[in-house]
Amino acid sequence: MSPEASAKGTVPFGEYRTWYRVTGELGAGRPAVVAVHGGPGSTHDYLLPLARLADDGWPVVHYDQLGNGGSTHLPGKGAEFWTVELFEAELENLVRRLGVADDYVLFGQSWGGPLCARHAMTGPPGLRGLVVADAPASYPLWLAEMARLRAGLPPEVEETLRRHEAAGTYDSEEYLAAMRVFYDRHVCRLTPWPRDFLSSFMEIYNDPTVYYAMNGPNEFHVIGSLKDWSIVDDLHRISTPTLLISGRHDEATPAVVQPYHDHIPGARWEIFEESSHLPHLEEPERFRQVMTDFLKSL
Ligand SMILES: N=C(O)[C@@H]1CCCN1
Repeated sequence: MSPEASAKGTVPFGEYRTWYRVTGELGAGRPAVVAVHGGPGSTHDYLLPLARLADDGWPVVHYDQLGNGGSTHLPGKGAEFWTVELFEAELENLVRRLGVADDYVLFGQSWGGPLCARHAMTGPPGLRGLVVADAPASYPLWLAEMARLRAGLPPEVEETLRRHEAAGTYDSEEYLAAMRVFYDRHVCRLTPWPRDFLSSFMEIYNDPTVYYAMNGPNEFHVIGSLKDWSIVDDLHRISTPTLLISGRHDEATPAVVQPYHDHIPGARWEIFEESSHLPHLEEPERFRQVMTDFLKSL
């Protein structure tokens, strides 16, 4: 069980609200670890185990990005509204309004990784460290790797995926069953799926506005507005101490993560041999050790 929150609430973000929770005590001498979830259009729930870092002395902030969870939902907004810049502005607003902008660490998982990397590129003086976990730096490269991983699926599964993607029948039971084969290999190898992951997984489809607009119907059929997006050419601008995390069986394959290691000076990389996309859930004790070692090094 994750530790109880010490505070929950929302901060204004323009005319909208961003929901957050704090575990531990902000401003007590150690930088706040700000957990930035993926999707986009997911929620904080699957990252809740990071709250255990508060037991080790680092306060942790979780939040739901605009469009889902406890933050303002905007189902009527189109793809042109859901931009990378919007979520960059939301993150900057959150750290400022919570009073942690002068002393924080970012933990970005999946889409949260390039979002945090873009934030770090601006050189915020209070950013002490950056963790990029299970994250793409280039969506074209992500899609190339998705094609390779899909080619490794049983032929009948791949054929089912292709048939329903051609028809656009993403909500068919047959497609969802075939999708699950990929997810059980490359998203979460735990059986049953942990409650925290199930919470975020269901929230994505309870309000798919952001996920569908920017990503697409699932992790491997990325047809949303991010499909051509890449930050590889700008990674060299990051001077923040950086830790990369990924799973050996991760949909964020070593090839997907490699540009971060190639272009961020001094970036360290930990690969979790028994994990896929969720090392913090799949190998929690090793994850906690790797994270606390990194935080202590800052
Ligand atoms: N869940 C996520 O954030 C991933 C990142 C690339 C495709 N979806």
